Amino acid sequence: MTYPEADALAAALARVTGIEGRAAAPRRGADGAVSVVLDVTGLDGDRRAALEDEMKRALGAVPGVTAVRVAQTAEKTGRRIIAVGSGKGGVGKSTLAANLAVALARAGTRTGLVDADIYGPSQPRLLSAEGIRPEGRDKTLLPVATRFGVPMLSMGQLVEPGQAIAWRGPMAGSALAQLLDADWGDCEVLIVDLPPGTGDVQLSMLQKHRPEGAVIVSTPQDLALIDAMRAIDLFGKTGVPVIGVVENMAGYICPHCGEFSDPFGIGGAESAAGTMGLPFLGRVPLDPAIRRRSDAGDPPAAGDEPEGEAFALLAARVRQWLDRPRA
Ligand SMILES: Nc1ncnc2c1ncn2[C@@H]1O[C@H](COP(=O)(O)OP(=O)(O)OP(=O)(O)O)[C@@H](O)[C@H]1O
Repeated sequence: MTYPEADALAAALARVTGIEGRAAAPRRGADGAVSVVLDVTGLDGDRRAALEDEMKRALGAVPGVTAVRVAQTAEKTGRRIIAVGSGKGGVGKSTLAANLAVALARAGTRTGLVDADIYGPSQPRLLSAEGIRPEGRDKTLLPVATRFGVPMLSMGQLVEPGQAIAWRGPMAGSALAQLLDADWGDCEVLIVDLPPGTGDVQLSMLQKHRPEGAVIVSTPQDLALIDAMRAIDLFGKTGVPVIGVVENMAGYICPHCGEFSDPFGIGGAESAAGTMGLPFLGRVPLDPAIRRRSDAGDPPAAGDEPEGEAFALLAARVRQWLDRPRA
């Protein structure tokens, strides 16, 4: 039996495209099996798999090699999690989260989206990815690609469509951990669409996954603002900095006559943010085009129409916050 030559293995490995600096010298076992550690930091799932296949083929062709084992390792990249929360449901938190992710990606930040809203996961619909099940590799989920450049995973993809999600705390927590610990490849930022409210799921998410910051969404009316303050309080107690408050459904421009009205009032969230010493990140008008496009899985932030502008501004403010000088 020929024992594989170290030089022949090194030469075979060196011919694999893109391997430079990623593989240590292969180790040879007495039975001719060869094992090698591959550093996959910064590579997406497809590239990792392709590199592993090429290595197996190249090393497997060296005389004396009976088997090739590749162990992938990756540096834990400090992926930056931004939570999008609201004190109550229906204020447009999911719409904001989806469009913020798309606008960030459009402006050049590699961004992924996690739909943690167990009570009403809506991101697959918002990003036109309904019915697509994420695949798994070695117990790790692979996010679903969307046509807006934002990979996504949703609680809604872990259960049959239409099946009510009535998970209790610990189950919801472990499902959420699976989404956050998925193979996010080279994503720098993860936007997490939290369930509305301030219950156990939100609390344990904040404690366990420690988002770097949070965006709070509120409509302008008093009741929504009171709930938003509770959410802000929760972030404060868990030590998650609030990046700022967004006022959604602020003012309505009639698509027929152009007249401006403000069914929920306007400016409430801005003044509440001011009272609490929090930044105000901007205002998104109540615009039928936003609802229509959201329902159709065509996020306004992906286009150049006026209804996308507010999201581009919001993304620029969040990017500014991410780029702030840090101690
Ligand atoms: N600025 C807006 N203009 C018009 N419609 C909007 C706007 N923001 C959100 N909507 C619509 O309001 C509805 C609720 O929005 P969304 O699902 O994003 O709220 P939510 O706060 O995530 O609710 P929940 O947490 O209960 O799922 C959707 O039909 C959405 O299209």
